[in-house]
Amino acid sequence: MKTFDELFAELTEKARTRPEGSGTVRELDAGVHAIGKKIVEEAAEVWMAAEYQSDAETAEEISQLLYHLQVLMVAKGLSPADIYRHL
Ligand SMILES: N=c1c2ncn([C@@H]3O[C@H](COP(=O)(O)OP(=O)(O)OP(=O)(O)O)[C@@H](O)[C@H]3O)c2ncn1[C@@H]1O[C@H](COP(=O)(O)O)[C@@H](O)[C@H]1O
Repeated sequence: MKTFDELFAELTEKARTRPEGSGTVRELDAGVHAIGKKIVEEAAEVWMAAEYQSDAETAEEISQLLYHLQVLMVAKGLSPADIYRHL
């Protein structure tokens, strides 16, 4: 289990060190357009889970959406603080 900030630090490190087999590195290399499509897909899965699946499944889909949003943040050079200032 990890927090939003801990995951973000991990993804930032993956982007810096580019370890073999990292899905994050693969997704970053695919670019903002591909990451954006993944976000839209995951957002739809969150919606469908919330309407038709269990709370546990919905929580899992939300975690995946947060992951892909973080990959986009890394791709764009945005930090959590850049987001938090709008909350
Ligand atoms: N939290 C996540 C995470 N959530 C979601 N995903 C990705 O999002 C996909 C989930 O999408 P779906 O369920 O729709 O599965 P899918 O459609 O079969 O996936 P694809 O075929 O589109 O890849 C997974 O296959 C992962 O690729 C994640 N990938 C990685 N992490 C964490 O990110 C960190 C870095 O991971 P790596 O870069 O892979 O080392 C680790 O701590 C991981 O636990």
